[in-house]
Amino acid sequence: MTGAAPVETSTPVTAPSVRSEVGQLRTVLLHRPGTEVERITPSNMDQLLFDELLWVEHAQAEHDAFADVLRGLDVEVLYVEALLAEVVADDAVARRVVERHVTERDCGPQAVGRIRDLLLDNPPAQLVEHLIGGVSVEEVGPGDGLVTTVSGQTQMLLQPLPNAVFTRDSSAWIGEGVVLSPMNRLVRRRETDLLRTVYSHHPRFAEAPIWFGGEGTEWFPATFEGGDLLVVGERGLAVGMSERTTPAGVEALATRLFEAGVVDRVLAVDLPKVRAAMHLDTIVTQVDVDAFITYPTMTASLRAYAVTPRPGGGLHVAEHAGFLQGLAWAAGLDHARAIEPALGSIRAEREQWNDANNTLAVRPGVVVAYERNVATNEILDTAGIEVHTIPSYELPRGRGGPRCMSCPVARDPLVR
Ligand SMILES: NC(=O)NCCC[C@H](N)C(=O)O
Repeated sequence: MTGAAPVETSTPVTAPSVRSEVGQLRTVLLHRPGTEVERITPSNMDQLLFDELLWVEHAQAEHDAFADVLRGLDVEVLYVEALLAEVVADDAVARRVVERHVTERDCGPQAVGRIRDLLLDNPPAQLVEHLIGGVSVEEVGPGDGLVTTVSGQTQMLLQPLPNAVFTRDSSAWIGEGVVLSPMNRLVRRRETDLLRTVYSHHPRFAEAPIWFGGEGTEWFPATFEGGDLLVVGERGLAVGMSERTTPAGVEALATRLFEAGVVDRVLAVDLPKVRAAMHLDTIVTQVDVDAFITYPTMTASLRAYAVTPRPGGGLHVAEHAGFLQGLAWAAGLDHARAIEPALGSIRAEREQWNDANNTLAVRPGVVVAYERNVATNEILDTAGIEVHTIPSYELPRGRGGPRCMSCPVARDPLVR
């Protein structure tokens, strides 16, 4: 087992509110990679959505550097695992979570009761480590039923969640509430339930509405993931329709948000259904009040649709004249700037694959980016964006950057 997360205070300092992509970030939710990443092997990495095996200690050091950069920019860093440990300190909550995650379908009806009890015997932090890191046959030992008898020692009875480091995707704060993502990929669906557990039980979030996903209803095949949601303006979102987020998922989300009066416009962007553009934030992120870093090879010809509430109920959908103009519309701006490399640049293609476009804005014109994406960072710098870089040998192997690895909970409102 790998070292536990650094302890963070969970005293509320700022009420949840995210009304932009670039307002001063006050509170962010991270997950420090741990045991779950040690359980990626050559045989399961494709299924677990990783392209390589990570050197875990180095991934942790890089992640700690990320958290340090954020703290240095006046951001409070929360860890999912710490909040979850506080929540499962309540025995009844712990039992319900374990019953949802450790099932007969994986463990068989013979062993499931014993395995649940074994997990529940752990102190909260270790229980959380198992919920995220998984449980192998070796850890529970033989003794009952076919599953624990015939399965190899390394067989997982509870699958690890190595993508938990990408806190962006399983939940997203929009306005003063949160949406829980109906994840497209089966191997990521437990992440959402863990976040649902945190938001439903942690006192820090007691006042915050859950706009979508609070009841845990199965939505598949209508799905959306947080990497496709950009809170570009106080009243507007841009949402990618990607390999992970479906048009039906966007409709379901927009309907809820309109009904709750959270936003009144959504730009739905039709993305290529490819891994390199798995979420909208892999090809475009906002870096200033009116500026976006984009990857023109993929963004130049995107079709985008304006989705608004139809008076009397339902949605109105109309194709928008251009992606960048659409972003401006959703953001409530007259005009938006694209900062971008040359169309078709090989260097830009390599850097986009390593999340050069996946920057995290900490305040207007100030972003965190991977240090390895030298050319893109130079383009940002030339455009007047202050870039804080973080080491990036190991973390990009999971195909996510600073924005993917962060879930903003509170940002200061923008002053216009
Ligand atoms: N917002 C993002 O683009 N998140 C990156 C997710 C990477 C993860 N390995 C996945 O395939 O889901």
